[in-house]
Amino acid sequence: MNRVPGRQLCKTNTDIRGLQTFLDQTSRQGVDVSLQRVDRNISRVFTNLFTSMKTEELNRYRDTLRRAVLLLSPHAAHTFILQLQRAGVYHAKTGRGKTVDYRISKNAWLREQEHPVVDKINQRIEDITGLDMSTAEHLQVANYGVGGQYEPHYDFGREERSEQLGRRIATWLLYMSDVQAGGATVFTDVRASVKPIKGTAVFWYNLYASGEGDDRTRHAACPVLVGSKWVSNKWIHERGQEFRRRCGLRKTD
Ligand SMILES: O=C(O)CCC(=O)C(=O)O
Ligand SMILES: [Fe+2]
Repeated sequence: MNRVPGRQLCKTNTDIRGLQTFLDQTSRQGVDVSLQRVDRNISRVFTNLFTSMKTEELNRYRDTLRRAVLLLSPHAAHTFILQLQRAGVYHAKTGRGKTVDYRISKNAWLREQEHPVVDKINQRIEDITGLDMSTAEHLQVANYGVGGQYEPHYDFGREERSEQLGRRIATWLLYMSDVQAGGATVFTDVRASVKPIKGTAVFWYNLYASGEGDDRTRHAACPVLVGSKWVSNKWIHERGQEFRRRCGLRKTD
């Protein structure tokens, strides 16, 4: 494994052109935009963003990674994010975790009961993804300082360790801050780089509909060069999604 995640990709800063404009537009519209409209807008953004990409590349990208636009108006997002950060910092102080050198960040897990905001975000994720949150992991808040990074990995986890809830079918990654330089999430196989924009999120399926792990979801967090990066993750599990995401017949369905 590389010591520096997706070295080449970390240097690129391309894939989010136009997104800020889209965010500005939706905020002007009052942001509680209907999902349908968000979807339509996202499609437009995708089309504009990736005119330079080959069609097959674009389809791969669309399948595995959907940039979803959150949630709240920038103002509400700001308040929400501050509350979440505070809660995260508080819990990080008491949290006892194992230190590993492939991931350099501070993190904390927040339960729904900890704060109404956590409950609200879970509900929003459910509304947007259509997936059942009752089997998902608690919300994880992570903070990377300068040099903080996460080496390339898959989120789906090992099959034999999946126990009753199944593996992590999907990931919701919410950017709770902008980052002055560095800190992009890079998808090394799809060759996509997502720059953190406060109040936006990426969502992708880690598993094919067959339940097989999708290797195209390999990703990493590039080192933060200037600033501080806050994210929160919601890992959604297989159980509970049986009627929400039907399984496929082929391995790669
Ligand atoms: O912080 C990021 O950009 C990615 C984090 C991540 O991949 C993870 O926590 O599993
Ligand atoms: Fe990850």
